[in-house]
Amino acid sequence: MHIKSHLPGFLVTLDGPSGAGKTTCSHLLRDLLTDRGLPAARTTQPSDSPIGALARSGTHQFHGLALTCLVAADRYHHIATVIEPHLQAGHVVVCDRYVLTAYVLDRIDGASEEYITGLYQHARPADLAIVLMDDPEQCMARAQQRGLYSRFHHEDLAAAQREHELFLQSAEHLRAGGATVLIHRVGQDDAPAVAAALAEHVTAAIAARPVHFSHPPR
Ligand SMILES: Nc1ncnc2c1ncn2[C@@H]1O[C@H](COP(=O)(O)OP(=O)(O)O)[C@@H](O)[C@H]1O
Ligand SMILES: Cc1cn([C@H]2C[C@H](O)[C@@H](COP(=O)(O)OP(=O)(O)O)O2)c(=O)[nH]c1=O
Repeated sequence: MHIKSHLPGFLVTLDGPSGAGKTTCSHLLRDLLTDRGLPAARTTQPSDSPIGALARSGTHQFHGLALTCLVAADRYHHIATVIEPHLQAGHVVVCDRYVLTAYVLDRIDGASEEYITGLYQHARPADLAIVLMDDPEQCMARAQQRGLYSRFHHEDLAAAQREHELFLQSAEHLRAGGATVLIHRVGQDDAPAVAAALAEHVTAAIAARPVHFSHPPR
């Protein structure tokens, strides 16, 4: 009987407040993983599908459960058409925002935690969920410098602080449910230093995962 060592793909997600550096660091992280010989792909939610484009540009037009469900439709489509195929091919997928963000933004928009948990009960959990955090003031300043285009991008500190607290709460909530969640604080590090630290965490988590064996059909 043949027993084939099967290395499944690995899903790393990056969530956190706007301006924390997710987009910048997710590109750098993908490059660092590739340099280490790991086939890695970087992607984002909302995705670049027509549903994702509608959600990303439509936060002023769509509110409450309409936006929550639009983002969920994009997320399930993206999982099925982008994330799963990469994982099946054995790639490391670095996803800029994932389900953890839903626990923050959808709650700000009125959905309950139970509703969000039900909505995503069929979404593949991340193998490593990273939450990138920095002081709310710092995140707000960087997001403002880059440009504000979403209803969830803040110009007032109280809203940024609320978002910050919700990310920490959501990280604890997912962790309590059994997810592997890492909170990484940016501090004084520049983006390449943050990405290098994240690459260490990701490679360690990949090395520590159990190896699965698949039995081909007889
Ligand atoms: N560690 C960092 N130190 C300083 N500036 C950063 C850092 N990470 C990202 N930036 C800058 O902050 C801005 C927002 O970063 P971005 O990656 O778009 O954040 P996010 O995707 O979390 O909203 C960009 O102009 C980016 O160049
Ligand atoms: C991932 C996600 C995004 N969105 C909306 C709000 C985000 O500000 C918008 C665009 O996301 P994104 O471009 O990642 O913004 P940011 O610069 O804040 O990281 O999409 C949701 O409403 N729910 C979600 O779960």
